[in-house]
Amino acid sequence: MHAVVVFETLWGNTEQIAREIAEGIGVESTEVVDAVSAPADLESSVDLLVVGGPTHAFSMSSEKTRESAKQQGAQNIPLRGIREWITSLSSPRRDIAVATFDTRVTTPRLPGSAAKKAMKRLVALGFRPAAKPESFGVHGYSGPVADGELERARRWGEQLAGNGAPR
Ligand SMILES: Cc1cc2nc3c(=O)[nH]c(=O)nc-3n(C[C@H](O)[C@H](O)[C@H](O)COP(=O)(O)O)c2cc1C
Repeated sequence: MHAVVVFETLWGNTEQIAREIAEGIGVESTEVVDAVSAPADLESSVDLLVVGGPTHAFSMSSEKTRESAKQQGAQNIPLRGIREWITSLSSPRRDIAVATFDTRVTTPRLPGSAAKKAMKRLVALGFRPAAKPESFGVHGYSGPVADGELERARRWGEQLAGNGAPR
């Protein structure tokens, strides 16, 4: 199995989760790439696409919410996020499974999920959902990742690869 994990991050939390998911899937066969440099055409050998980003304003980030993050101290403001990358992405020419995840604040628990929005768009493009969109908790806007979430991300990756214990 050849997997690609495409992530967006401003404070680094979503990248940490993305790298754990890749460990769970199996690093030898998994590329981890940020949404700025991810290609619009996936290599023909890719069987599983995983896409994740921070939830901003109940959805995927936008230029406006990233600007707001900058004002709140985020140092790494990507030129584009997963929303813009998905817009640039070509429809798959064969069966490719997709899974999406996001990071969200643990308290207060807000409605809305970047992962759900991303999944909707990816399915509309023709990708086949491999799992329900998943969320991972962070403390506050800047993190850190909440206790146990890195381990849960790794297990989720194992499940995606089909080699983990069932839930
Ligand atoms: C402008 C802005 C809006 C946000 N809106 C939400 C939200 O609607 N729901 C939520 O749970 N977290 C929200 N957050 C918190 C982010 O989800 C959090 O900063 C992110 O998970 C951190 O991941 P990162 O380090 O990869 O950027 C928001 C953060 C920013 C900067």
